[in-house]
Amino acid sequence: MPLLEIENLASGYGDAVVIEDISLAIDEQEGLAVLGRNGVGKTTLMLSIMGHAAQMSGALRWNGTDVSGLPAYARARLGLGWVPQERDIFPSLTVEENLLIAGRPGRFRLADIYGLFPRLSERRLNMGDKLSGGEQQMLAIGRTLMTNPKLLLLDEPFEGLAPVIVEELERTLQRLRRDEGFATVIVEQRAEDALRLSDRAIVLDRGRIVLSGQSSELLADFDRVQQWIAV
Ligand SMILES: Nc1ncnc2c1ncn2[C@@H]1O[C@H](COP(=O)(O)OP(=O)(O)OP(=O)(O)O)[C@@H](O)[C@H]1O
Repeated sequence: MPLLEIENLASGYGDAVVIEDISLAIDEQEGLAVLGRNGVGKTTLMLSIMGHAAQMSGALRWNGTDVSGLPAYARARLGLGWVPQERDIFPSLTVEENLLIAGRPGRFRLADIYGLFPRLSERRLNMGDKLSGGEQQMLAIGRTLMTNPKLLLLDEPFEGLAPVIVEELERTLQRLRRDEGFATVIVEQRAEDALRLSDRAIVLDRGRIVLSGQSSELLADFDRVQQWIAV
């Protein structure tokens, strides 16, 4: 049974339908990349999974149980971990307070996050608004890991970051999947990076899946991806 299964999902905001007829499944420990141009509905798909968008039809199952009716906090408690594009760090709390406030029992505790991101340990007494973009992203990921999720959903984690930081984050995300067994969904504009980090990928256009396959195959035939994502 897949960890997360989406069947014929339609969702959006108010009366506006953004996502139309999307079906997909994510297994435990699997990595999925969600690709597509600006505004095609990638973030809306993530928000629908997390319970922050309006679901008009279809089913959303977590370990076989339909969670369509559950509010966002209840989905988070089940093991859905969301790292938003805006990072949503509390500016007037320290790095450590930002991490501790999210903590829930499980494998990942403060020391584990500092082990994963030594830079956060060095900055642990810094206020949330006194961090570089890369440090903010590490904190956003670390804070979500403190909730001990089974599935990690990341919305454009590399946006605006220097290449050396992107490489560091990529290594960490790979470690989380290979060594810690997290399932991950990564929304990225940097399609090649996302394909390298995932097992499978879907490409969205106007709220629908227009291409899907194994990431290695899509990387080998990148022109097919490019035709949907080139601006
Ligand atoms: N809160 C909202 N209320 C109404 N419409 C919204 C809202 N958020 C997004 N939209 C609309 O939904 C559509 C899809 O947006 P979405 O952010 O999901 O796309 P995206 O593929 O993630 O793009 P980006 O790469 O720019 O984040 C767009 O037309 C957008 O204007």
